[in-house]
Amino acid sequence: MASSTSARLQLPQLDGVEAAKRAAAYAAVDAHVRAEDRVIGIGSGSTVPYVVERIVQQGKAVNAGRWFVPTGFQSKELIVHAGLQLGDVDCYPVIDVTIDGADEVDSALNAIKGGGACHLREKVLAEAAKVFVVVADYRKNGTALGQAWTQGVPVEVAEFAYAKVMRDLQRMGGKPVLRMGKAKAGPVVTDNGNFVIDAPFSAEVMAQPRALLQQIKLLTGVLEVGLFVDVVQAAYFGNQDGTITTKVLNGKTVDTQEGVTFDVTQPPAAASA
Ligand SMILES: O=C[C@H](O)[C@H](O)[C@H](O)COP(=O)(O)O
Repeated sequence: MASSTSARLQLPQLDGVEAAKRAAAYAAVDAHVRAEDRVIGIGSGSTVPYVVERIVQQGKAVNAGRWFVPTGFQSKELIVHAGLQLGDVDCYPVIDVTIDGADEVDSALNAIKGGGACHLREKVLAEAAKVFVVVADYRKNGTALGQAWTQGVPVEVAEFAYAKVMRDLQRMGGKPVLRMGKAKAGPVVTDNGNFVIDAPFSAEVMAQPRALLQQIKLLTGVLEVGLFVDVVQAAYFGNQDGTITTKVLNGKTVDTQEGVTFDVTQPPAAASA
């Protein structure tokens, strides 16, 4: 993936999960953010800072002509603090590639997102992108949705509609909970001024994510559902042993490669562009 003859990067030593996140993010950037890409979506979550870090390593020359579109406050700050040019999806409704985090990814590349309440903007940037890639550590790499991520499907709702939507979700068999702030009295308010409901469903219901997505999306008051179905083209997971696992869409099937060696100290190939 990177040239072994280049000078090695001097990187901070990271342990465990953080090292896994960095490896996944670097590998995804190297594979999907090409020197010629001009509009790049930057997602949310704890792995995404390493995505931005790797993009910066591609060099000032290649980044000078690029626009970076954020999925929310966190990624906007990352873009600005990295000295990259901030764009928005209303200026760039077609994005070359978006890289984002995930809460859980199944073996068919369906994902749960929205643990950070950003899934409305994230889905817009995912669908606007020619290529949508997610990055995470090994804990998010699953076979079926709802097994590792048990707090439920994140549902962004208009504030005035939340009680009605909670009742709708209960009638569908869910156990909805209004997401509350951690250092704030009252509910979490999204970057769009809405509330978030977390709705766990049974394994049987979660096994049909497209049907569940369509059912929840039709509830009046729902802005977006954190089920990403048929939108992820590739997923990169950092493992505990320093390797990465990749799941890449190949036609209608998903090619999975485990134990892939990736050296984070090698500079990205696009750095010379
Ligand atoms: O709303 C937040 C996003 O979907 C995040 O990408 C997702 O929650 C993963 O975040 P983290 O890497 O912090 O677990």
